[in-house]
Amino acid sequence: MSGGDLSVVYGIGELVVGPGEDDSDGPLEIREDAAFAAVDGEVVAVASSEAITREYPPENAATAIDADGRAVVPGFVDPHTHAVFAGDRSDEFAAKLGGAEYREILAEGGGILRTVRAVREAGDDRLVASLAGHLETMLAHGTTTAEVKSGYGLDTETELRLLAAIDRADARQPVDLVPTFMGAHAVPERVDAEAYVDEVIGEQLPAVAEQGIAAFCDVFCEEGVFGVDQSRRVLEAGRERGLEPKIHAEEFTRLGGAELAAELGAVSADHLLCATDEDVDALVESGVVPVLLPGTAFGLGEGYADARAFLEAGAPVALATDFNPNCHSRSMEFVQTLGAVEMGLTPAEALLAATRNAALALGLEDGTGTLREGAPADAVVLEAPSYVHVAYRLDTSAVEAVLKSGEVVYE
Ligand SMILES: N=CN[C@@H](CCC(=O)O)C(=O)O
Ligand SMILES: [Zn+2]
Repeated sequence: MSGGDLSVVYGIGELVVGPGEDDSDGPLEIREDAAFAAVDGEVVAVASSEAITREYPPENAATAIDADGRAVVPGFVDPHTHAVFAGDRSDEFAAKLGGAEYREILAEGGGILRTVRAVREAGDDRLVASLAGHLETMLAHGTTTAEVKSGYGLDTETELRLLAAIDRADARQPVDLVPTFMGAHAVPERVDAEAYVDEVIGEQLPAVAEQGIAAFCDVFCEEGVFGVDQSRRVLEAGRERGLEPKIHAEEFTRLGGAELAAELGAVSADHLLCATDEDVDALVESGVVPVLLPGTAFGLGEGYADARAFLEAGAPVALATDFNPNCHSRSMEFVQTLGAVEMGLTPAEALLAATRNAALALGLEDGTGTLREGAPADAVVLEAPSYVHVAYRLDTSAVEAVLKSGEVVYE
């Protein structure tokens, strides 16, 4: 046994290790009567419970969990959230149920623009506390890594404040955060889209890049928001500054955002409700991860993205919550339920989409989203004998405990 802090989880009835390694596995590699050991937060061995407890005696471990036949899965990765915001838009939810349309609300100065006004009025500490509160709920549903976008600032100062709030929240709680700059989330009322794109490129991006507080650059490519050429300008400028591209594409209309993602080799293209077969092929050929957001479609009463078309074309389909004031879901469990019940994914495909494929949508190449040797020891112990309970449970959470880097951070 090597030195360092040892964690051992043993007596696992069903351990989801990661994606299936050959056709006979199916989407997931699953081991029964299994265990894993981690040293200093990294998985060092996965084997039978008997072999692991012999080599890594639980009594020597800083963290030892007897799963007693329960299932253990990799921690969930939520690759698309707008979790740092202020204010309340529950009245818009009610209005939408009564027939109001998302883009009409935005065009009238509501929606994203309303959240922008609330964020500008909120103090920094309140933004951090609000985000940390949401992360606590996400963790309780098994999320151990989450992307968080800025985009409710729409000016340099407020975009930087949002990214700083993400950074502070990252440091003070266990969920690992991946920050994305999304100055091009909406067009502020003071200026037109073209002039605002100039501002994003000329002022916001240089300031964000200088502070080194974002990994990705995202844009809302949508009719009435940013067109394809404007989106291309933003994403190319982001890349020049070291921020890899992501894109909100084909959500309400098929505008060409998916083709743009393929052209640029974006890390992911997200939403994709209106993507065509040609879009699916283009994304697969260029290795862009499709991130599907069933909570948004569910909340808006829209049709879902065609997950099966992506899977049949060989895409590593990822799922995310899209948590934001328009889609108040922080639960990657709920997203997997929707993926299975509404989008036709098997529970195994949904779990893969919420773990390894979601990590790919964030460019995480360190094994995050698996429990293979060398991966971060981020794991969810379920209060159930099978991973299927994640998608199967329609009422309460199936999460019993969560480990982050080998430590119990929720139970
Ligand atoms: N569609 C654009 N952005 C968010 C919604 C943000 C909001 O309405 O506050 C999304 O991905 O769903
Ligand atoms: Zn979004």
